[in-house]
Amino acid sequence: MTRTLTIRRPDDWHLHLRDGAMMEAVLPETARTFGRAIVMPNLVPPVVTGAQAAAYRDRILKALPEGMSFDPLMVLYLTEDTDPEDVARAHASGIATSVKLYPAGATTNSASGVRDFDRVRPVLEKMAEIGMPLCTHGEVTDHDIDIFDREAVFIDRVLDPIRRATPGLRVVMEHITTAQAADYVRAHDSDLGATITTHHLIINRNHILVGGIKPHYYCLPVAKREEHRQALVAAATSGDARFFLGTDSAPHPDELKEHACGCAGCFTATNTMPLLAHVFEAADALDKLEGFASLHGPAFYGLAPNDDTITLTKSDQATAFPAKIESGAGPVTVFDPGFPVYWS
Ligand SMILES: NC(=O)N[C@@H](CC(=O)O)C(=O)O
Ligand SMILES: [Zn+2]
Ligand SMILES: [Zn+2]
Repeated sequence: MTRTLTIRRPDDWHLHLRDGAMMEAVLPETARTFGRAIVMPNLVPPVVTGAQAAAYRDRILKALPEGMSFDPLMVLYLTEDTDPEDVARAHASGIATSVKLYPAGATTNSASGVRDFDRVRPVLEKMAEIGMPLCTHGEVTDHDIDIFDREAVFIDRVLDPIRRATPGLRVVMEHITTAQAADYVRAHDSDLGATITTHHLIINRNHILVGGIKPHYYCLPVAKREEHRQALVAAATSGDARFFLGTDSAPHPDELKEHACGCAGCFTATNTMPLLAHVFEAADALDKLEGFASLHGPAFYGLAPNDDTITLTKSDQATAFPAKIESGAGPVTVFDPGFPVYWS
């Protein structure tokens, strides 16, 4: 028996498109399904200024295959030298939707990120004034903090003080992985939102470590205990508009994932919506999928939902997703949930 679910076309509020040959390979995987995406700026060198964001946006649109519609929403990478006036101009002209805070050293290509949070205070104040959201990679980088605690400690030591010191600053806690993060969002007002990835709704830390190390399940923030995965599923399927989809689809060539010092990132652009349909159905919450994937994100960013729709279909046959996609930079493994999925 087939069943179908038609929803507004979704958007991806946290995506890595990279650049050059890799971008050409992964862009269609997203644009096929998603109307818009918040495009993360952690290129080498990073996308810091409004002019760099405009140039990157042009490269994305040039790489978009004929006949596909997709609107990349650009993000500026916050450095200690970022000029508040450049940020304000890029926002006013529509070229930049948000600013991204990476604590220096927290994740892939974050070396130019922030060490001394006082130095970015003028930028944050300007953003609060103009209503421009701050997207955060919420992990501290202190060597003495256990990697599984880095998100919770970031909330206490960095995020909460920043929010208290900057009234009106709108913040998206990106790719949350803990019950503490979901609780922090719930305890505050609509100035705070959070993205949740597809893979963090599916894997816990056992998937990475039991029965041999699985590099394609390694991402940052690293997946936590099962109780945290369950807290994320509860948040995503709750209908609470402060939680929305950001896949954090983060392609790396297999050669650099299957490596003595493997890169962090799961590539989920290809199969995200079928996997989410599976997760939401298992939680008896298919009726909440449209809100999570297509409505809550635009509402947070003050945009209208997409006009068009997508239709998900469930059949009796497990869907055969490609194991890898080819890129000019080498093959990239598509996230494997580890169970059969009947949605496509
Ligand atoms: N999530 C990841 O594990 N990796 C991302 C960076 C990020 O979002 O932290 C990447 O750019 O590869
Ligand atoms: Zn991140
Ligand atoms: Zn990311």
